[in-house]
Amino acid sequence: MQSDARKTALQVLIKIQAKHLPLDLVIEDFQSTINAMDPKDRRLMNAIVYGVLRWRSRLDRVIGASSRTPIQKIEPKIRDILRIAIFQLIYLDRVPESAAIHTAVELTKHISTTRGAPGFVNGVLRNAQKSWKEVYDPPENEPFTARMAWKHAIPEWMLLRWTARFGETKTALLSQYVNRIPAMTLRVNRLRTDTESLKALLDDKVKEITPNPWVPDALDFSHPEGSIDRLPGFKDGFFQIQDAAAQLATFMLAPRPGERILDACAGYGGKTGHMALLMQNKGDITAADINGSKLMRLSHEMERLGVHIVKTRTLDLTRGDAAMNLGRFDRILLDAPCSGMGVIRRNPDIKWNRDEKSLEHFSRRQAELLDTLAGLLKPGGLMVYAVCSTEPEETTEVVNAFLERHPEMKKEAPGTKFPQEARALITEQNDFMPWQETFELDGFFATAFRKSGRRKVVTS
Ligand SMILES: C[S@@+](CC[C@H](N)C(=O)[O-])C[C@H]1O[C@@H](n2cnc3c(N)ncnc32)[C@H](O)[C@@H]1O
Repeated sequence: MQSDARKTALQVLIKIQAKHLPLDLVIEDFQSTINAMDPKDRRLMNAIVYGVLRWRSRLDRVIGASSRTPIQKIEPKIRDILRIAIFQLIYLDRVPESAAIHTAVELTKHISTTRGAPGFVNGVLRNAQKSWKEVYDPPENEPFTARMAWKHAIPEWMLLRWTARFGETKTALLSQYVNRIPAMTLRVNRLRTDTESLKALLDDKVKEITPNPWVPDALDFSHPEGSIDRLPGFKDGFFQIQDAAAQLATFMLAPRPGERILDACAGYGGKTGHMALLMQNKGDITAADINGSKLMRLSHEMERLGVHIVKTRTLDLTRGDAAMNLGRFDRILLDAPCSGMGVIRRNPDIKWNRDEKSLEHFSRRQAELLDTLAGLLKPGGLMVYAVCSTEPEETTEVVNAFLERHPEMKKEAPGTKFPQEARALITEQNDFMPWQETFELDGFFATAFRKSGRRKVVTS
């Protein structure tokens, strides 16, 4: 009998590769199976999926050295079985090597009709068991980019970009950071509770719960006991999970009680909940997204949080004609679709799902969205553009081209609501770019534009 953990991990990995889908969407498809697992199996499944995606090119190097069949010629499902087993051999001390190999062979019997496949898997894994150490680390004299690519399992094209921007020393540090399992950050829902009470409630259910150093009313923690939605206070809407960098984008918008706000590209509502909190649940938020099922989840999320000022609209915001029906807004947050190259530590699949062409695709879409939204902002209104990427095509270049096309928009420094602790993360150009200062936060970019006109919104 196969362990559910390995079987589900394999199904998730197969689906990511075969359908080119992002990890978070695929995990959602398997949510009911995952919820039914016992906590130990769930932890093992997570460790395998994230671990294989984090270290994929390194694991493939071991497969290449242990198999006579070139890796590209190995059936994709079998390649994933080999990756899962080698990941366990190298990283999971508590899994006996024999168990890792045995379960891989059993999984192969289960999913492959190719004759000889179980024997092939067994042979490759026996070789890998003996000799993985010979190929796992790069030689000292390997040139910088190739050495980082090998050691940290990062595509060379990404490393070349980072080296051009940050230099070799910082790129070496960043390469380590993107493979670290990040602590989680929660934002306290002050509509429902306060930071001290929530900390006391969670103290013995998570590890290392401490105030986040960059934003108020946020707590960092690790190792939750079970899944997040089973933590005390979750069902009562006492908190939302959100990295501090994402919280800072909403602080940049600084929505005020009573205003009319558009959360363009609202997704599941991570930032919508924060906006409502800053508005003390007074005013009017329109949460728009092209994906109606995300907005359904957003509505449930707002109910959980006790937020009642949000209405949702499913629409394609690159289509200016359709968007005009939304009316005009005091403030707009565009949390745009992007490469996600700043959040690889949470979504390691991004290492393998992107190329430089995808950056061009995203930057075109970002420009279209900005153009539509500029027309929906009231004169004197404020718009924040945010992406979880630091690549110039999606950040400074999009912004500079937008400013050229829209002389009515001017960049503006964050107002007084922006936390003091995080001011060091604002550049001279008034952009929020944490990676210029620290790799402890997600790689984010956010900037604010004020629209010219007499009906200036009161500055915060
Ligand atoms: C970065 S995610 C938003 C995350 C969300 N703001 C949060 O904090 O949880 C970008 C979102 O843009 C949406 N999107 C992509 N293209 C769009 C379009 N043309 N019009 C409207 N929404 C779009 C995607 O469905 C996705 O939910």
